[in-house]
Amino acid sequence: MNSDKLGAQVQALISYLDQEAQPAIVLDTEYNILASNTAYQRQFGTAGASVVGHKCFRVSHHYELPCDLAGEHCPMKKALEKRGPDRVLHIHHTPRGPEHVNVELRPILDDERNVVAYVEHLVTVRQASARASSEGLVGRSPRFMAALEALQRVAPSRLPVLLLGESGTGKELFARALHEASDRARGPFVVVDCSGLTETLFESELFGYERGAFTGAATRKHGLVETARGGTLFLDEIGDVPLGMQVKLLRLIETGAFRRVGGVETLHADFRLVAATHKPLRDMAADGSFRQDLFYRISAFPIELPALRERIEDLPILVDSFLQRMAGASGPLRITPQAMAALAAYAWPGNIRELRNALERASLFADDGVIDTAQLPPLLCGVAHHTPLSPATFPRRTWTDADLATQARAFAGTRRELARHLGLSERTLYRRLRGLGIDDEPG
Ligand SMILES: Nc1ncnc2c1ncn2[C@@H]1O[C@H](COP(=O)(O)OP(=O)(O)OP(=O)(O)O)[C@@H](O)[C@H]1O
Repeated sequence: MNSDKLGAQVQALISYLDQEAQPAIVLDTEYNILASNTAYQRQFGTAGASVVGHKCFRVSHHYELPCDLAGEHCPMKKALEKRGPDRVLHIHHTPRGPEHVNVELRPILDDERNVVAYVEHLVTVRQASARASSEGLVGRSPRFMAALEALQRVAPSRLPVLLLGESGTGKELFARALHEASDRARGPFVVVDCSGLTETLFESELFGYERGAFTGAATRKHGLVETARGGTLFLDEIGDVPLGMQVKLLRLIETGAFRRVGGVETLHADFRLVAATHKPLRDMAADGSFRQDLFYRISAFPIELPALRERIEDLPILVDSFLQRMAGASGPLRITPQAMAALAAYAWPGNIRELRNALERASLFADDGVIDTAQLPPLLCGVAHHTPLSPATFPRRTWTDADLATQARAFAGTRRELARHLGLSERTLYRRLRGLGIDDEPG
């Protein structure tokens, strides 16, 4: 196509794209930016510096080479091969610093199906930050990005999502992010902790009850399924749902129908299901300790959340984020390179929760505003001088039942402090202690 004709077409295209609220650029087949719309200039532009005439990989990534040659997925290459749109989650440089951006590239074809140009739409992902942040999900490692990309893909649909990951990997935070990225974001986000509940309690929590349904049911109570109307129901630790209750849960998910305990009226639920577990649910379905039909119903879209040791590249921005979040009047604490190296060499069985707790503890000892190795928990420094354990050899459950029982008996503080000390969530600690027959708060 001659360049005048292409120029006129690009101009027509850009006047059309200018009316869109979404940032967009037009590219030629050599990665040159031919034009950008007003939304792009407002969100990604720098005053007085036009991106037109620059290479896209230079502007968005500060690379000297196209993304695929720099080891990243290049949507241009894929769109050219497919002669169709391609989508990818990238980290782009923006005037605000690095950001997660959903990039969708559409090729423009001529009469002979040759690609003559591309239109790229960019949407900043608001549910996670690629730099240290005072709130929410933080991460930029490939494993984290894979989970975030899956979240972005599935969020707009109604499909149930199953979050898989060890304790403290951020399953609840991810579930919340999924809710916020969905069209139900204005509705409620309701968390149901499925661990440690008897079948009867589970049923009345979930479905509610009618007045007089059982002794003590003085008034009608709405269940969490009703509370979640128009929003998202997050079933945490779904692997712990009692077998007898699983069939009722399946019926609820399949038909949307349920009854309050003691009620005759069939009610209709309206929620998006997100479930999470640290347990090997597939194996449990195979050995009969979890219903297979329920497993298949909830596992249509599994997302694996990596353990912290599998995304250790994220450690610096996680540490900075937590130091920001803990900052007092004199600003955030600093951390020495030695302390950071010790954190990087540790295997983090309690994952991000354990990291946050270790930093909170260290902050109490950092009198001069600096965290060094001396301020880190002794357990962590002891391990830090050895070779870090590889993910393959690291046991999934670090605190054995026997260890946990000993710790619970020996520990002088509250259960909350014990949970922090062990790098477990309070819920997980209570559930495991209950399983061991240790219920009482130490007196
Ligand atoms: N990517 C992340 N960025 C920042 N903070 C995170 C991230 N992931 C988890 N956290 C923090 O780590 C802690 C544990 O997260 P969360 O409770 O979501 O984990 P979980 O997998 O649901 O744990 P459990 O299975 O024990 O309930 C929380 O304080 C959460 O804010």
